[in-house]
Amino acid sequence: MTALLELHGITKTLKGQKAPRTILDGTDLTVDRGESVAILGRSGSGKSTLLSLIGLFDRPDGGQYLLDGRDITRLPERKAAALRSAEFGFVFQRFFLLKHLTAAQNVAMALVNGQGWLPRRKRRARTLEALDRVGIAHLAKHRPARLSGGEQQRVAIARALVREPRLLLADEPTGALDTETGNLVIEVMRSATERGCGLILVTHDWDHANKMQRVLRLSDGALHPATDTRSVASVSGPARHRAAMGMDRTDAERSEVAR
Ligand SMILES: Nc1ncnc2c1ncn2[C@@H]1O[C@H](COP(=O)(O)OP(=O)(O)OP(=O)(O)O)[C@@H](O)[C@H]1O
Repeated sequence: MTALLELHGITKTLKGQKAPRTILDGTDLTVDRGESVAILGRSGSGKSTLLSLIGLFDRPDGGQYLLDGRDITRLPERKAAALRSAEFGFVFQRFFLLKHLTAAQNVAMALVNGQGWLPRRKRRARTLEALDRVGIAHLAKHRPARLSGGEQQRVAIARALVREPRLLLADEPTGALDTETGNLVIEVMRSATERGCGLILVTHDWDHANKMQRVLRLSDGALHPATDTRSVASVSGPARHRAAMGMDRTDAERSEVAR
């Protein structure tokens, strides 16, 4: 079966302050339907650049990008915009909610923009379903100012999921949240994969990365299987349990699944 997403030998050079800098240098990545992948990497390694190429906000200089087997490497902007709104959901560190709209109205905006016409009743039903899926249907009428950071991020996730995207792209979605709220947000995104949505999570947090099916590290412009090198004592939650049970994946095991 064709993979949901395939990147082959992606290259990207950005203008540096002094000289051009190659950020991506032959990056390969395959993501299947319903698969979750974490991408770690030091600050400036190019994680956001990679996500913006995957989300079609930018184009690679070289390599090939296939979505569901279709070559979209050089898609013109108008077609890219249509594909972006139909197939991708985006979640960022900042929530980007419109403060004068309620939670439900913020989510419904995603159905108004570029979705084609939907009768109001259907729009409302899908909005409430999306809010329900992230556990905050009861807050539908609240404006962002009355919501906690975690609740606002869940509204943003509901907005990203309401169109049933094939791929959810999350760039440091827990960066502004405390640990417990961050865990909840990761769990909400992970559960979207149970409905077949692929998930790419850019994070600095190993605990969150460990909740994904595969963990990769971006370094020197390419993705490599990553191993949690923290000691068992310093690891918390499910990762600690896995490590304690000797269940942590080794580099060799990860290589096998990293493709
Ligand atoms: N539009 C741009 N023009 C030139 N250089 C850029 C541009 N955007 C990013 N860069 C540079 O490219 C490199 C990669 O940036 P990017 O934001 O992708 O890294 P990152 O891994 O996401 O970092 P962080 O973890 O700090 O968010 C950085 O050195 C950054 O300064």
